[in-house]
Amino acid sequence: RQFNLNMFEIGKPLGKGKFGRVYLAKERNSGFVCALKVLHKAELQQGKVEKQVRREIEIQSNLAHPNILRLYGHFHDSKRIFLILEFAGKGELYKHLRKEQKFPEWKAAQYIAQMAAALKYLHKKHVMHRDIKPENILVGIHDEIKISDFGWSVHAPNNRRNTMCGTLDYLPPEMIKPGSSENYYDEKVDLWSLGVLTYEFLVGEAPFEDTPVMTQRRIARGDMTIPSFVSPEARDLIKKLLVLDPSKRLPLEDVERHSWIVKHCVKGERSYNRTSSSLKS
Ligand SMILES: COc1cccc(-c2nc(Nc3cc(C)[nH]n3)cc3ccccc23)c1
Repeated sequence: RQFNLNMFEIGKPLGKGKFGRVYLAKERNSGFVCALKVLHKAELQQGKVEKQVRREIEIQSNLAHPNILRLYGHFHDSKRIFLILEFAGKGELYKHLRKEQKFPEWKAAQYIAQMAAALKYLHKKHVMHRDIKPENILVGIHDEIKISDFGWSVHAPNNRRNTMCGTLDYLPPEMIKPGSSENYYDEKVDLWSLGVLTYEFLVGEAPFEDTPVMTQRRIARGDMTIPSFVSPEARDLIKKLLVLDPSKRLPLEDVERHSWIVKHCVKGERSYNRTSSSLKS
């Protein structure tokens, strides 16, 4: 479908991202509410991120999953690129996390279960996100989370070329230490980040948070401690994801059926039994 700016009624500005502003918008003839992300071509050229934006558009347009923010379409004029994105009513997850300091275990487990489902969908398409962190997650009106910002996602496997920017906290060891020449890495980088995310949801700060130099060293050694207030089941999951050797990280199928996830995500035993008889096979 061809889109253009006067098909939309532009609403309030929702906020400013790194390379653009986001507005609430409504498509005139359907009344469909969405979020319009406006990127300035000049800024993208300065930031040398045009390729990333092209990749974000190409990858995100082909994804359809309840926990991945939809990119419905895009268009551009002489100066700007417009992304027509799904609107997530409760905004940025990291703002909720900072406000609440840390999430109760039941909420963290529900979010991690949704992340695991989204990552499973992505990995089946051989897409790795590579930038899983609270800043790149939005929250829908029913408290469902949506991975957004596919600027760093690529088709796996990949040999890292472009430099990293932003926080190192979520990067796995294989992306940090320039090991042997072929420092190929694959989707398992997202498993490490899922472990970092689980830790940060429950503790309120990232496991290797430190000065940049120290963070790199601590990640490379897997040097982190889990506070005693974290339940044994949650601790078990974090330790099975934050494993230096990518091949030894817990696969997403096993994350979804991990005792900590099942305990908080399957409907309560009683209600579950009550409804299970009525459930048709
Ligand atoms: C920096 O703060 C920013 C930046 C960009 C968007 C928001 C924001 N976004 C959304 N929803 C969105 C955004 C997108 C691309 N889809 N759905 C909702 C909000 C609600 C309250 C405050 C802020 C919000 C914040």
